[in-house]
Amino acid sequence: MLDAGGSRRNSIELVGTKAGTAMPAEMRQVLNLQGLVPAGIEDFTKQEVRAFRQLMSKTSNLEKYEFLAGLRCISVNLFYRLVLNHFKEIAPIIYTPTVGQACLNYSYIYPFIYPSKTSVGMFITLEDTECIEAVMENYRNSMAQPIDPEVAVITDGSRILGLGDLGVNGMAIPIGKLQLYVAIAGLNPGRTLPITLDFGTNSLRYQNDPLYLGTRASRPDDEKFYAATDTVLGALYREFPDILVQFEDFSTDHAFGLLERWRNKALCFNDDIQGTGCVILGGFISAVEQAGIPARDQRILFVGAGAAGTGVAKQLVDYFVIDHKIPEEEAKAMFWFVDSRGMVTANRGDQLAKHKVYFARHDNGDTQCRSLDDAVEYVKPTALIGLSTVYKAFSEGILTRMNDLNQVARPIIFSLSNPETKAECSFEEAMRCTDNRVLFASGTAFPAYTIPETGEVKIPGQGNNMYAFPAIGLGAALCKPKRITDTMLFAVAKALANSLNEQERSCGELYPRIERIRNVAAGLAAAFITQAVREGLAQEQYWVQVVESTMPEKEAGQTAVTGRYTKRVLGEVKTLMWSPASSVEQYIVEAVATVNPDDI
Ligand SMILES: O=C([O-])CC(=O)C(=O)O
Ligand SMILES: [Mg+2]
Repeated sequence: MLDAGGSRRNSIELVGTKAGTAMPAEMRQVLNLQGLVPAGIEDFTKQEVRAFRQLMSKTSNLEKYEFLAGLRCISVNLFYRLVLNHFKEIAPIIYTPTVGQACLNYSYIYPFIYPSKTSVGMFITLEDTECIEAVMENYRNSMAQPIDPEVAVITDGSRILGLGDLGVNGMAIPIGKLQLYVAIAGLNPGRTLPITLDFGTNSLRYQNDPLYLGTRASRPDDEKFYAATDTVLGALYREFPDILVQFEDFSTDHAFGLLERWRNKALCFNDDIQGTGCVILGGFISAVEQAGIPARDQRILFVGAGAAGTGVAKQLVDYFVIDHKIPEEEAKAMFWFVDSRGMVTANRGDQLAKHKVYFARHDNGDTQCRSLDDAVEYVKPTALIGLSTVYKAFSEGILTRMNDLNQVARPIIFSLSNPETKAECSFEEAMRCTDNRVLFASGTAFPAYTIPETGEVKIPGQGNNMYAFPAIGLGAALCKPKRITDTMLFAVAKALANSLNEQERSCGELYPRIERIRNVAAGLAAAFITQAVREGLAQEQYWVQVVESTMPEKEAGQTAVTGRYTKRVLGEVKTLMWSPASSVEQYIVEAVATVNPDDI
C-alpha cells in the first residue's frame, strides 16, 4: 500500500521520462496497461519530435502557449526537454512576447489541472492572509517532490509588462519567469514557486468578466496592501528560510516600497528595477564601448520615468562614477527624463514623484519641453532609452533626427517597453532611419533585419531581464547571501558586458546570442557569488571557500566557480540542481536520475 508520500512519488515517475509511449514492457505489465497503449516502445527523443511537430502545427503563438502549458501539466520532463532543445523558438512563447497575450487571456485559457497533483503555484487572496500558515502547508503538501522551493517569483498583477493592471491574470508572468529559471539557470522545476497576490484589480473589465478567475474587488489601500504582503512574505521566509524572492510587475510605487522594506532584511530583489537595470547596464556598457566617442560625452535621454526607468538610470550613473571616475553630480547631469508631462524638471510646476526628484533638471531655466520632439531638439541626445510603454513613441522623425545629430558617434537607441505592442520602435525602423548605424536593444524579441543593399543579416540585442534574473537567482541559490546589494548586481552587469565573444562584438551586437544563454548565465552567477563572498555576505560555506581560494584573480576565480559548480551538481546534489553549464544530455541524465522504477 502506498502512503501519501509514496503516491506523490508515483505521480512523478508516471510523468517522468518513461511515461506514455516510452514506458518499458515490464512497467506496462506491472501497471496492467497491456492493450491500452500502442505497441511501439519509444525513447524520449521520439516523443520530443512528436511534441515539437504538434507544437509547430499550431497557427497562433497563443495556441502554442496553450499547448505547452497543457504539456507541462502532463509531463514536466517532456515540456522542459522541448524548451531546452528548442529554446530559441520556445522562449518567445512561454515568455515575452507571447506571455503578454497569455496574461490577457489567462482566465480563458487556464488549464484544467488538479492542484493536488500538479500545483501551479500559490494564489493568495486577502482572506487567505488570515490563515497564511495553512496556505503554506497546503502548498507543501501539494508538491510533487518533497523538496523546498528555492526561488519564488511573486506579483500582484498590478503592472504586468506594459499592459497595466491584469489582476490574477498576471500569474502567467511568475510561471514564465520560473520556467526560464529552469531552462537557463538549471533549477529543478520543483524548486520554483510562482505566487500571485490576488488582492483584487482596479480593472472594471475584469471585475465584470464572467470568466475572470480572481477576486472581484478593487485593490486595497496602501496600509492594507503592505500589511498583507508583510504577512505573506513573513510566512514564506519562515516556511522556506533560504528562499530567494523575486518581486515582479508590481505597480511602480509598490515596487519601490516593497524593495525598500525587504531588501536589507531578506534575500530578495526586484526584477523590473534591478534585473532590468543590470541587463540594460550590461548592454549600455557594450554600446558606449562601441559608440565611437568618449563615455563622458554621452547625453542620455530617458523616455518614461517609472520604476524601471529611474532604477536603470541610477545604475548607469554608478557605472560612469565607478568605471570612468566621473564625479556623481557630473554623471547625473548626463541624464534627462521625459514622462507623460514632458521633460522632468524641478520647476515644471507639478509635485514630482519621489523617485523622479533625483534626476529632475535644475539647469533648464525657463525651458519646459512638453513633447519628446522638443526634448530631442533641446537635449541633442547621443542615446535614447525608451521605457515608456508608448507604442511607436520613437517616430520615424525622431529616429532620423537621432541619426542626423549623431554623425560622429553611432546613435544608441534602446526600445525597451514590453510587449511588442508597447515598444517605442522596432529594430527595422531603427535600422532604416539611421542608415543601419544604430546600436540597438529592445525589451521584446524583434526579428533579425537584412540590410537590403548588402544582404547582411543584423541581429537586434534583446535587453530583456532574462539575461540577469536566472543568473542572480542561481548565484543566490548557491551562496545564500544574507541580502542582495547593488554592488553584487553591478558585478553581474559587468560580467554580462564582458560575456560578448569576438564574433558578437564584430557584428556590433550588445548581448550574447540567445543560444549561449545557459553558459553566459553560469558566468554571471559566478560573478555574483564572487562579489557576495567579497562583501562577506555569502553564507554557504562551500562557496566561500571555493571563491576565497581563487581570489584575487577574478577571471580565474569565475572559471573555478563554474567548474566546481558543475562538479558539485553532478557529484553531490544531482537530484536537486541541474547544471547550467551542462549540456542538454547532462540535463536529461539528471531527469532520468529522478526516476526509480523500483518505487512503482
Ligand atoms: O517580462 C519581461 O519580458 C520583462 C519584464 O520584466 C517586464 O517587462 O516587466
Ligand atoms: Mg517584469
